Amino acid sequence: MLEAHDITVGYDRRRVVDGVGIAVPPGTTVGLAGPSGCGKSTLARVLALLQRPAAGRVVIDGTPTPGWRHRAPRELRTAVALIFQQPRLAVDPRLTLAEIIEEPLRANGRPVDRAAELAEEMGLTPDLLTRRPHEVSDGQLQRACVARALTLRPRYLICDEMTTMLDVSTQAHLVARIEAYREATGAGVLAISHDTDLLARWCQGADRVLAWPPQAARTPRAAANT
Ligand SMILES: Nc1ncnc2c1ncn2[C@@H]1O[C@H](COP(=O)(O)OP(=O)(O)OP(=O)(O)O)[C@@H](O)[C@H]1O
Repeated sequence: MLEAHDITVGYDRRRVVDGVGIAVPPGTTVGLAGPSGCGKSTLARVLALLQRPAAGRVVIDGTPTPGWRHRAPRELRTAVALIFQQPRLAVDPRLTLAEIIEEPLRANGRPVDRAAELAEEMGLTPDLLTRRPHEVSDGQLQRACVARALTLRPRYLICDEMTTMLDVSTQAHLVARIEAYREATGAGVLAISHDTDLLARWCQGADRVLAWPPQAARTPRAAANT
């Protein structure tokens, strides 16, 4: 289970995320819906250990984390992968698509063979893999980012508005790939979007879609603050 308890984050002394909690069980897709600017991406970064909260804690499969990626042991660092809304902001523009997909494998001293297989599963043809981000479409680049996120076989995937900028067929393909990965590996998925219809389809029912602020793991103290 990927859990966040009583997470609080502020920017410039303004509280954006205030004592929220969420739990993503293995093998399940949980949706999280909320309006623009409510704090969804901030919570996503905290869950992926990319941003340290002012208060609260993230627990991965029963192991409390130190909150920051660089302080966490490798096993925890690679347990959660985050797919960002804007692929162009999430990649090094100097790298080819093949190099982007291989990046986590190289960084962790692993063989890069798996990257080609993942690229093919994502529908990326060999000619695309030699191009750089400015030479491909947003959809093609996001496919590469999804392949990159899967290279280290994360136990949890957070998809933060992953398909917002994309056409309906690319959107459906990416969601299908994530779901196939979840079913094959038993990973847990947190799908974040402002599009509640998309989330209801993705999570097989509106009852699996949480509204912001998520309160699943709130303690009485945090709940009393609302
Ligand atoms: N680094 C930062 N410094 C200051 N304010 C920030 C920073 N990051 C986010 N914010 C602010 O915090 C609030 C929440 O931002 P966040 O990106 O988490 O929301 P969101 O729900 O993901 O929005 P969207 O759906 O539009 O992506 C917003 O008001 C945003 O302007």
